[in-house]
Amino acid sequence: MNHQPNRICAIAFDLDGTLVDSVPDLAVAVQETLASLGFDKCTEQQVRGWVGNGAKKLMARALFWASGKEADSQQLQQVMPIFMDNYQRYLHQHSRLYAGVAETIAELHKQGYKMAVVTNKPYQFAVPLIEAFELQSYFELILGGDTLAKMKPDPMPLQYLIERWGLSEAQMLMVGDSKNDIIAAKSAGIASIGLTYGYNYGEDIGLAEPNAVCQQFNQVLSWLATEPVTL
Ligand SMILES: O=C(O)COP(=O)(O)O
Repeated sequence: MNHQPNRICAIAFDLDGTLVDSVPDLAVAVQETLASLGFDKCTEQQVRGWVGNGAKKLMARALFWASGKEADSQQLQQVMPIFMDNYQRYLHQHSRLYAGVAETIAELHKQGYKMAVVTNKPYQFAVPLIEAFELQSYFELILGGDTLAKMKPDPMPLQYLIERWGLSEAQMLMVGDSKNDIIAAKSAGIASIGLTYGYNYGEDIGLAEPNAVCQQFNQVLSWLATEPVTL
């Protein structure tokens, strides 16, 4: 690929809700964790609305729903190892790639884009999940929610990529389903595409004002093909 200073040549992809529908397994892990603590089980639909800010926040939201109280850090410290164990067991039993993801990632790789996954999921789960779908060879880097000091919506993971790859902001694109992805992209000064089929807390991703809203993953290809040049 010809790396022009004002053309996108690198893409950061969100994982949960963008590449993989991971909620079915996250939901079972949350349900089993709540049950083991003597709480009622939540629904998969509820978990869909709680995903987005990492594993700890997910369990904090589940505990708040179950107990009616904010979990303190001591309670979370006790609960997180149980959740992590449960999720480790289910990680990719019911999770699936969204339509068009495998083909589109392969095509973007063929076209020469540098690609990374920037997720708020703990790194220890992100890597085996990506490997389970045989996508690891396409990504030069996988940044988990615990890889750097801050996670999305902070721009830190995107700024890290820009610096590590020696790019300008105009050369990088973020593709995600959540306002956390779009806010991180805007704060890093890069373009973003918002996907409508993921988990954005039940909100319309268009409200976060990405550069483009796509209903299907493969539309990323056509957006890039007609991408406006930023000067
Ligand atoms: O695990 C989460 O909370 C969200 O992960 P994501 O950043 O890949 O959407």
